[in-house]
This record gives sequence, structure tokens and C-alpha cells, in this order.
Amino acid sequence: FQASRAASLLPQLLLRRRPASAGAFALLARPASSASGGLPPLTTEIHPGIKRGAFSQLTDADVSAFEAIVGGDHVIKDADEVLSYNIDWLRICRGQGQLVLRPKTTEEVSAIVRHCNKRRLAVVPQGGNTGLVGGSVPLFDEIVISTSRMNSLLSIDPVSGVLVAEAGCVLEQLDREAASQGLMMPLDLGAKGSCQIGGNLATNAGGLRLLRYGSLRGTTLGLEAVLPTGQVLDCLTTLRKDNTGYDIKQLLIGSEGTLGIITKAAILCPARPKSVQLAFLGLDSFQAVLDTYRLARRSLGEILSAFEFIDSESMRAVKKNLGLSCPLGEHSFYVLAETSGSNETHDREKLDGFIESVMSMDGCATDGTVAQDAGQFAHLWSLRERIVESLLVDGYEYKYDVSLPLADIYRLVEHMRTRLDGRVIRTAGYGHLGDGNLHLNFTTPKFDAKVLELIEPHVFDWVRDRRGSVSAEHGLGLKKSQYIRHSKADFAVRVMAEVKRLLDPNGIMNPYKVLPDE
Ligand SMILES: O=C(O)CC[C@@H](O)C(=O)O
Ligand SMILES: [Zn+2]
Repeated sequence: FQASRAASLLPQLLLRRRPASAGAFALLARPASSASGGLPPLTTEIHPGIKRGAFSQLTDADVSAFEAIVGGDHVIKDADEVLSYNIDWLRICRGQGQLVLRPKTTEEVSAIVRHCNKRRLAVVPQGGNTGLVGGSVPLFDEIVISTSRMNSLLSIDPVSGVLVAEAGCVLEQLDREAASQGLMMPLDLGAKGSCQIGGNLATNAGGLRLLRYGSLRGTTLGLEAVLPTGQVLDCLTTLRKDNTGYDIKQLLIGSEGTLGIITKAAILCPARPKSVQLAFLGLDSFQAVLDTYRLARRSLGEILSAFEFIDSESMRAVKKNLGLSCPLGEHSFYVLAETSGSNETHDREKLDGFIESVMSMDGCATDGTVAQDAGQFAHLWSLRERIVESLLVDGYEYKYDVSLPLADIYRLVEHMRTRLDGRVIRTAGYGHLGDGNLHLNFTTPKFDAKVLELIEPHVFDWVRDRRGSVSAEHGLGLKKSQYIRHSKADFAVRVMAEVKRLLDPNGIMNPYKVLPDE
């Protein structure tokens, strides 16, 4: 697996399926301590402006009521155990929750929420807790309702491709089940080893193959959810067509747990591709990345299943901080172009044609390689999937996830690099180029309020001025909610607030998230 000119590799192209376990987020090492030296600071210390809502205090009688619903073993009160539910994956947010409930059924979720609504107790739904915007952890003392025990696969229909599962099923496990029927889950992301399908839906997670398989808004046929009053919303249809008025399930998808707790979902799974190939290219300008993408769309057409870019700073982070090796020499940019198809010969011809045109076009790719086996395939993907983990090793991370017109994507990175010159360890840009989705990250050894002031709101203003989105796929959670109007019209935000009031009259469901505090 040597660094080589892609042209010289053309005769050796092999077709390999991506191993389901590649890049499991759950297994990734996290820095042993946070930037503050141990536990992350309380979120309320970082956001002192947010005041606790007028919710009741938890009493012994409440705890007894919950024990009667889920059983004593599934009511977690021990402070050490509760702590892990209070801290987000990035270790940037730490809430003050005192209680975690682990229901097994929709009926139990409903009974819990009904009680909380009656008593005005705030709750936060939590799946795999892999979110990146502080949406799945308490801020004050919200009760955590974990979906982890609701993890049954209910059905898979190999004819229609519809899979029905409970919310707590881990994405990677569902994908394995789908594989056994010749199907695949329509989404894949670095966190697949621990994220849960309910959380994926609640955040409308995008991931690595959205450009091919579309968003969960399209592939989710139905869902069931417990609304903030405890009412069960049964929209669990498995029909592909159902034009009977407003599509209420879409309100829950991407609601980040503010409108209810998703308990079951019906997902349309595409056929698992028979041939998957991965090309890894080195390029020396962002214009070359764009030109390569144009060529990929033209020559690979419908079999193009991922088009990711990595800049040199991001590559340096995975090499230096994680010790991963890159098979290509130093380049300003790297691209992963993956194809997924059903006909090996056809797909090989297409990939050959693509690489030939890339290599022959002046100023396009200058170097490249193609995965020859499952190990190489996993390794190349890990260079991309493990960037998020590698950046944490620097110390503190300032994380941005924006959508922009393609031509503006790297201008933002360059602009911020100049603005922060000398104040950060690195400014790293990478992401889902095919989706116009940039992951822009800055790191410092420790949290630095002056650096944050230079970044925010400037970066959001820059995105707004180009009609981009301040959250492409991670959601708003706690960290981005005050910038919602940068990407949504004022009236749209008012409609959102009305919907929230309608479904959650007491505001108990994941308060302080998504909608700005006003
Ligand atoms: O590091 C990030 O911000 C991105 C995380 C995830 O969305 C990814 O695409 O790897
Ligand atoms: Zn992403």
C-alpha cells in the first residue's frame, strides 16, 4: 500500500466492500481529561446568561413514581453513574442532572413523560450521546430519559426494504441486520458504533453518504414518538406513499428532542451494493478539489456514493495526534471518492475513466491510490472518520458545521486562518463536499475566551452573508441556538416557537435547546 500515482494503479483496481466496523466512534480514545484538567466545567459556567426555567424540583415521591414505572434497577441515582449522562461526547458540556431513567417500552416512556408534564419536571431525551452541539445532555437538573434499553429490531422486509426498529438500536447493529437481508442502512457516520437510530432521526444526522442515499427526511417512512404531554403519536407507517395531509413525523425529525421522544422508526433501506471501491487522491488547490468533484459527478454518475475532502491541517492532525499513516505524500488537499454499484465490471470501467480524466486534467489530482482490500479500505476511511477524535488531542476544540455554496467553502477556512493567525494550534477544514458541508474546527491548548470572541459571531455572520446554514448536519442544540436567525427567517422561527408551544405547553421537553432563549 505505497504512495503511488493513481494512473499506475489503474490495472490493479479491486472491488471491496466497506467493513461494517470501520471507524466505530465508541471505540475511539478520548483525551483522558478535558481542557480544564478533569471534568469539563459546568455548562452554566460557560453560558451564565441562561436561567433555569420555572420547573419543579425532583422529590422522593417522583422517584418512587418512576420506580413504579420502569423498575428500581432502571432508575439511576448514583452520582458517579449519572455523571456520564451529564457530559457530552466532546467533553465540553456538563449538566447537573441527578436522575436517569431507562425505560424499555413506549408505554413506559409515555407514563414517565405524562408524570413529568403533570409535575412540571424538565426532561432531556438521550440516545448514544454522540451529538456535537450539547443537545443530548442536561443543562440544569433535567431528568435524562435514555433510550438505550429500547433496542429491539422489530422487522425487516427484504421485499420492500423496510426496516422497523426501536429508537435505541445502534446504527451499526441495524446495518448488520440489514446486510443479512441484502440491504443497508441509508446513512453511515463515524459514530455508527454507538449512535442510536432515534438520535439519528432526532438530529436528522447526515453522515458520509447523504449525497447518494439522501437524508433521513426522505428515507424515514414512519415513526412513533411520545409527545411532551405523554401522548403517543403513532405515525409508524411503512408505506412509501401516504399523501394524507401534513407530514407530522417531519416535525420530530431534526427536532433534537424538543418536540418529543422518538420511540420507533420505519426506514427504507436501499439494496446493499455488490461492489464498493474507494479512490484516495492528493490535490494541490481547492479549485482542483472542485474540478475533481465535477468530473466525479460526470463520469461516475449514480454510483458515486461519497465525496469527502480533507485539508492538510486535518491530515496533519490524524498523522501527528493519532499516529495514522497517509499513503500519499504531502498535499494541500485529499479527496476520498467512493463508488457503490451492482456491477463490478461496469463500476471498474467508470472508476478507471474518472481517474484517467482526473489525472489528465491539468492542475487536477497529482497523486492517488485505490484501496486494494478491506484493510486498506478501512484505513483510508479512518483518515477521514478519525479527524474529529484527532483534533480533541490538541486540547480544546471550537467546532463549526456549516453549509455554503461550493465556491465559498474553502474561502471561509482561509479567511478564518488569517484572522486567527498565531492564536490557535490549527484551523482544520474537511467535510462532505458533495453536500456543500464544511466541518471547520479550531484548536487551542485550553479554552481561550479571546479566541472564541474572534470566531463568534464572525464565522456565523460570514456564513449568513452568503446564505449558508450555521448548522449543516449537527443541529443547533445548546451551542448554536442563539444563531438560528442567521439561517432561518424570523417568521419561520416564530412558527417554530408556536409549534413548540402547541406540542409542549409546559416547555418540559429538552428546554434551552434549538430555540433561542428569549
Ligand atoms: O468534526 C466534525 O465537526 C465532524 C463530525 C462528523 O460530522 C464528521 O463528518 O466526521
Ligand atoms: Zn459530518
